[in-house]
Amino acid sequence: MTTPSLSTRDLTIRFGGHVAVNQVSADFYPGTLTVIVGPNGAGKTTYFNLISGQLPASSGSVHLDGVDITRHGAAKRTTMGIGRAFQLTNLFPNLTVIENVRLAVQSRARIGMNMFSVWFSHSELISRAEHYLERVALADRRDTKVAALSHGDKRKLEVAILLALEPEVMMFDEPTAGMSVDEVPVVLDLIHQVKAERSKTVLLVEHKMDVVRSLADRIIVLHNGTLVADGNPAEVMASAIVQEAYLGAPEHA
Ligand SMILES: Nc1ncnc2c1ncn2[C@@H]1O[C@H](COP(=O)(O)OP(=O)(O)OP(=O)(O)O)[C@@H](O)[C@H]1O
Repeated sequence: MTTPSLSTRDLTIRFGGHVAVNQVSADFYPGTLTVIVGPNGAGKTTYFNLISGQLPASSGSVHLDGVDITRHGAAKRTTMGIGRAFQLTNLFPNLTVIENVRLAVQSRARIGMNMFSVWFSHSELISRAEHYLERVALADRRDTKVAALSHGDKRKLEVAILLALEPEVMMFDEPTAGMSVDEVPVVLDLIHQVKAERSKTVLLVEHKMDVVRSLADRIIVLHNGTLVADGNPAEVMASAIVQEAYLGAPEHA
């Protein structure tokens, strides 16, 4: 097997006396889409926050391509290749849709810049940004201010920004949450496309079991902050611990 692009080792965070993520160790590989499931409060989002750097670990470590990034902040982790579609917190509401994506393209161009590369012209940046808007079916909202977008369009824009950043590790936190039924397929198709390219390491937190089934190469189950199952979807779905801890519970709508 290839080297993991992302690893966590005994990753732990305590809030007062509560251990929200408890010694979670896992390796994530390029070309694999891992879905993290678990009941409400299991620690899924907190685990994501520890990986992307939104929260500092109490103990344990996070590694990107073998480099220990545990002490790096979120911005540094982004430039190193960890990209996350946040829950609408990384959008600039007073800028237009195209400007939001243009900034991501520009930031990516800067990260990738070395002494042999050249700056993109403004028109090149815009045409790249337009390409990502087309991929998420938002081209017709190009000049709309983000504040005026529907919830579903904002989530699609987040995905366009994530794609534009071209991170090695892509993290999606319930990407279709709050979307209308007709908006969901666009985002799921995109995640399918990213998965089909097989070069990215993709992590997804998801409650909807139909989405989990259609996308997962691997499932990790968290329960009370602890990793209780990790394996291929058929194995994990069939395990007694999952049946008891999670799948027995009513599915989220
Ligand atoms: N900043 C914080 N301060 C105190 N407790 C927190 C904080 N963030 C999360 N927690 C607690 O950590 C636990 C795990 O929360 P987390 O949001 O990661 O769960 P989750 O699995 O993502 O749940 P959900 O599926 O409902 O989103 C919960 O008990 C939560 O209350």
